[in-house]
Amino acid sequence: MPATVIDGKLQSERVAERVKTLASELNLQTGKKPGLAVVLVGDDAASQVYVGAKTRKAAECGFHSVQHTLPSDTTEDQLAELVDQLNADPTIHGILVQLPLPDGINAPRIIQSISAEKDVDGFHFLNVGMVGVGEFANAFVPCTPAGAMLLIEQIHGRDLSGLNAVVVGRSNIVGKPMANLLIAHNATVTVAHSRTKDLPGTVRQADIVVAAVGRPHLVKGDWLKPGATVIDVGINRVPAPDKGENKFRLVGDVDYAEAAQVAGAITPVPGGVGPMTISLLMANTLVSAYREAGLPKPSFSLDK
Ligand SMILES: NC(=O)C1=CN([C@@H]2O[C@H](COP(=O)(O)OP(=O)(O)OC[C@H]3O[C@@H](n4cnc5c(N)ncnc54)[C@H](OP(=O)(O)O)[C@@H]3O)[C@@H](O)[C@H]2O)C=CC1
Ligand SMILES: Nc1nc(=O)c2c([nH]1)NC[C@@H]1CN(c3ccc(C(=O)N[C@@H](CCC(=O)O)C(=O)O)cc3)C=[N+]21
Repeated sequence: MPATVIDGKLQSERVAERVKTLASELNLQTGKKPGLAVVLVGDDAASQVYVGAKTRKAAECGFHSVQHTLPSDTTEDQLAELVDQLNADPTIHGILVQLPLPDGINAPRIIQSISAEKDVDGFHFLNVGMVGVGEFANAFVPCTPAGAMLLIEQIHGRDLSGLNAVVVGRSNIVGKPMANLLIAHNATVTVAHSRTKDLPGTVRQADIVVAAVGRPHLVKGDWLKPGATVIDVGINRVPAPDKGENKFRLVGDVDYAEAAQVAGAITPVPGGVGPMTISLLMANTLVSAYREAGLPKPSFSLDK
């Protein structure tokens, strides 16, 4: 039986609807709007698309939404100054500095200079540490793993006791926080990466596979345990000559056509984890605004 397709676009719209409702309640109670500042440095084409999507979604959710677009020759000090200004701006509850930053800018320094209370990406060491020790009450969880968890929840519920999860990729922004969230939900977790000896054999143990590698179609159908849940985080642009000269299409890290014949459930690319990332960014910004207003933290579980 072909796999259930996990509709990330639909689920992301559900999250965004809830954000919108809660933003209007905040506005009624306090007269304030959640404020998101998105900072883009340089003219990377893919980054422009993502940043535009984030700024638009924030406006759709009824947020105060500002985008700062700086030229590629911006200095590190100029960028740090903008971050300081946003840290001090009471109308801003979330700051996102789009990565990658141009060469010559020390990205870790800039990211760590964002106030932890406004770090809606969840990249500040304070948030990373809270997620690492399972202290979620005041942590911003990185948007991509948080969105992936909500999709997993649609299939398995919130308690993953007894299930084996394999995360392929160990980056600080996806793989590692993903592993921490799966552990917090009681899964038995293996993290694989480029130095893993038997990747197909490792993936075959998994009831839940999360692929966050950046290699188009790396994970094959015959690597999967039949019935496994497959979460494809990868976003890869590959040439699509059938669409015309110099045309591209987006594909994931999983060979979707093969995997869909073996998996129990699978996320597509596009339309899977990507849209969830953007909605979870809105959710984090909303939570930040609620916190600043002294209101109880809203939750974002996707009950069916
Ligand atoms: N959907 C979304 O919202 C988002 C999607 N992405 C996408 O997710 C993917 C991963 O992103 P990110 O984590 O930032 O990437 P990184 O490049 O930071 O990390 C990639 C990881 O994959 C591992 N890896 C690379 N090649 C192999 C291989 N052949 N076999 C096994 N492991 C391998 C690397 O191992 P090692 O550590 O040993 O080098 C590394 O741990 C990308 O396609 C990116 O575009 C990213 C962020 C958000
Ligand atoms: N500070 C920072 N925070 C990030 O969260 C961050 C970042 N930098 N740099 C780049 C990555 C990548 N990322 C994506 C978000 C949404 C989609 C997304 O919506 N994808 C759509 C397709 C979009 C398209 O058509 O290109 C989909 O998968 O359906 C993809 C990728 C966030 N990132």
